[in-house]
Amino acid sequence: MSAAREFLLSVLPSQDIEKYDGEGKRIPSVTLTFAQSLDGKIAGSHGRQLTLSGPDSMLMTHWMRAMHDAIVVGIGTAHNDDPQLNVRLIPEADKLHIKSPRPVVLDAYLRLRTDCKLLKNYRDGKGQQPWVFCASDPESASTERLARKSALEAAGAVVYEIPCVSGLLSILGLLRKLHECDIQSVMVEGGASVINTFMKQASQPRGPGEPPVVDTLIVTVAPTIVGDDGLGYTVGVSGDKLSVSDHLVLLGMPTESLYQIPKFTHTRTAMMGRDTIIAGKFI
Ligand SMILES: NC(=O)C1=CN([C@@H]2O[C@H](COP(=O)(O)OP(=O)(O)OC[C@H]3O[C@@H](n4cnc5c(N)ncnc54)[C@H](OP(=O)(O)O)[C@@H]3O)[C@@H](O)[C@H]2O)C=CC1
Ligand SMILES: Nc1nc(O)c(N)c(N[C@@H]2O[C@H](COP(=O)(O)O)[C@@H](O)[C@H]2O)n1
Repeated sequence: MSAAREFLLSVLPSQDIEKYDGEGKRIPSVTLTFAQSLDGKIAGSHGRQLTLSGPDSMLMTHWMRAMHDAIVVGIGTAHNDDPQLNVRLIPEADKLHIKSPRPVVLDAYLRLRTDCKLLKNYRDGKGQQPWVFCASDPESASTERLARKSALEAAGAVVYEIPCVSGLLSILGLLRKLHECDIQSVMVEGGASVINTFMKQASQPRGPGEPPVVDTLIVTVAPTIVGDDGLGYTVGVSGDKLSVSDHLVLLGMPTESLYQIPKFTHTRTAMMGRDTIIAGKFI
């Protein structure tokens, strides 16, 4: 077995585990993953796409894609990188029984281009049919919006409408719908805003026995420095010893709805070529 595959099998959760959200609805397992430089950047200046991963860790990423039912990116990444999100690098001998994950784009206002590689690949038989998740808000019935939906569907996409929370698509709404559509495992690749949302979701206080929304975090750290004009990511929660919620407890205010620093525990670190892969789980 390849080193990358062995590593992933040791850090990803078993697919036999049934996962439920706080309201008892089934949701898929979630792996949040991305590549960053030593100075914490995921892209260059103005979001310019960078190849941070070396060949070995990139191969690991393709194995990871092969081990998930769906792969999620935000519309920022879809526009900026025009990614393919399919499995291409695995050697032919290992390719039997392997399929590319279902591409899923978070795109509240249906801005995805109809000539993007995801749709082209699907039409050419080189990837699964892309699913585009948009907002089910009152504006969704506008003529312009309906025209964009029809154009995307004609180009090969399936469009799903889900609710928004604070102006962004609801992550729980997304995960519930994905599970309804038989998706048991989701790999979230980015970009910066999507990483922020999933990190925040992983930090939300949960009821007893309720699993974290994000199960696994796998970060590739490349031995390179991008510089201050590169694009970094934020986790959306404070790491101060005395957190906002502590302050509110001191003030006697309710804190249930506040985010906490994600409770993260390290599982394994591996070198793949020149890159370091750090894996852990949210608890
Ligand atoms: N190094 C790496 O591993 C990776 C790097 N990247 C880099 O990341 C950059 C893109 O990041 P960014 O510009 O932040 O774009 P994202 O890919 O994170 O997309 C963000 C957009 O997605 C839409 N969206 C809908 N719902 C949500 C939600 N719940 N949470 C977050 N976003 C949501 C929003 O647009 P709307 O409101 O219109 O729907 C939002 O503006 C590129 O430079 C790319 O190269 C990307 C992936 C991996
Ligand atoms: N693992 C990893 N390493 C990097 O250096 C990267 N830049 C990325 N980016 C992600 O991969 C997408 C491109 O995928 P395709 O090669 O087009 O299939 C890109 O959009 C990011 O999501 N990942």
